[in-house]
Order: sequence, then structure tokens, then C-alpha cells
Amino acid sequence: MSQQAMTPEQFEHALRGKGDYYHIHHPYHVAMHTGQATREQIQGWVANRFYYQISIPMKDAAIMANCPDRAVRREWIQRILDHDGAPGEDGGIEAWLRLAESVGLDRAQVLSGELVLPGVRFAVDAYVNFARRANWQEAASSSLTELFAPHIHQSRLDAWPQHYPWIDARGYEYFRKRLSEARRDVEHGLQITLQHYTTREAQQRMLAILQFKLDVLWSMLDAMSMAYELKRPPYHTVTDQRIWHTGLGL
Ligand SMILES: O=C(O)c1cc(C(=O)O)c2c(n1)C(=O)C(=O)c1cc(C(=O)O)[nH]c1-2
Repeated sequence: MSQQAMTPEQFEHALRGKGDYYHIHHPYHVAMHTGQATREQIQGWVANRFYYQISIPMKDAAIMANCPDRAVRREWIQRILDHDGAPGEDGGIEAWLRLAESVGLDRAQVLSGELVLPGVRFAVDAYVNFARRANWQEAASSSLTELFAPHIHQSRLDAWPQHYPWIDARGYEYFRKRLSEARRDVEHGLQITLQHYTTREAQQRMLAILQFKLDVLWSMLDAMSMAYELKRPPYHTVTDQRIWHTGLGL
């Protein structure tokens, strides 16, 4: 016989418990937070995370494309505007580019994607492709790592200016903006999730989906650790050139 479903409170508690595996605990993140990261490591992180930033609106558009519920689409569309911007509003992607400039990166180089490591690209693409193929409720609920995001954004706002005085403070606007945006996203995402997963099996599947998303975030940092901490970027045994592909538009 299958186990009884968790109550919504128990289920939410289980979801929040997944925070134990959030990328805030990854050694790369810990190093950035405690002031141990080099300039190259911070720059590497910002340049690679840019690929996540530009992919999020495509992920959200995929969710909307699969969602027949007009009321949900009306709320979900705000996520795309948050990142892409709207008339009179720059949006998160532009804010991230300002962060990139604030850490000393060249805007055109960041936009070119040439610094994006293959491992980061594959992890982010897995997230976008999951959203394309999954039903919209599953894809929507996979955004719930954002439960843990305000804390990580706040921790950067608190720690980075102390540790990295060379970063131009204007770059921090992205993190500040996400504090409220992420809280609003989570409220909507949780509401969909708590309604949709009502059997124990479905709830276990949702927890596996959340683990998949945690894996995406963790794997991105693993790729960055290899390249910028251990000095083992792809092909380092044969060349010091960045010969990896910069995206095939898949
Ligand atoms: O800086 C971070 O650690 C972090 C993590 C996450 C996340 O947990 O997926 C997001 C963001 N930032 C973020 O800025 C963002 O806009 C965002 C959207 C989503 C999503 O899955 O839809 N996650 C995240």
C-alpha cells in the first residue's frame, strides 16, 4: 500500500529541508562569502552565471508555452519582464551586465559567452530543457530553489563590500532587486506546488525535481572550481586557449 500523502505543511517543511543542499554550501560559494576568492574567481563566477541569467527568461517562456491556464500565465510573465526589462525598466540581465562591469569584466566579452565553461552551459541547458519537456506544474515547481535565494543574495550584500573593496558598489543592484522578486516568485511557485502534488508518490517526485535543480546549481560551481580554483579548465592538458564551443543555439 502506498504511504499517505504529506499534509501541505509537512510537504512545505520537506521542501524547505532541501535547503541543506543549496549551493550556498558549495566551497566556491563559501570562498566568495568569506573573502577567500580571488579576483579571477569572482570574475569567472559572474561571467559564467551570466549564462544562467540569460537562460532564465527562456525557461520561463517555455513554462508559459506549456501552460493553458491564463491566470497563471498572467502572473508568470512578470518573471520574464524582471529579467528582460520593459519600457523604462532595465531588468535583471542589464543589472547583471553592470555587475560584470563592476568586477572589471568587459561587457562585450561577457555577452559573447566565450567565458562560459561547457559544464556550466550543460547544467543550465538541462534546466531549460527540463522546462520545455515537463508539464508546466513540474517546471514551475522546479524554480523553488528560489526559496533559499533571498538569503544568498543578502549574504553577498553583507559580505562582499567588506571583502572586495575593488568591486564597484553600483554592481550590487541585481542582488538587491532579487530580494523582493524572489520572495514574490516563491509565493506563487509554492501555491502551485502545494496544490498540484497531493499524493505521496507525486510529492516524492517533486522532491526529486527540486534535487535535480539543486544539482544544476551545484554542478555549475563544480565546473567553476575546476577552472578557476584547481586551474583545470577544459583541455588544460593540451592547450591554454579557450577552444570550447560557445553555444550551438540548441
Ligand atoms: O544567485 C543565486 O544564488 C540565485 C539562485 C537562483 C536559484 O536558486 O535558482 C536564482 C537566482 N539567483 C536568480 O537571481 C534568479 O533570478 C533565479 C530565477 C530562478 C528560477 O529557477 O526561475 N532561480 C534563480
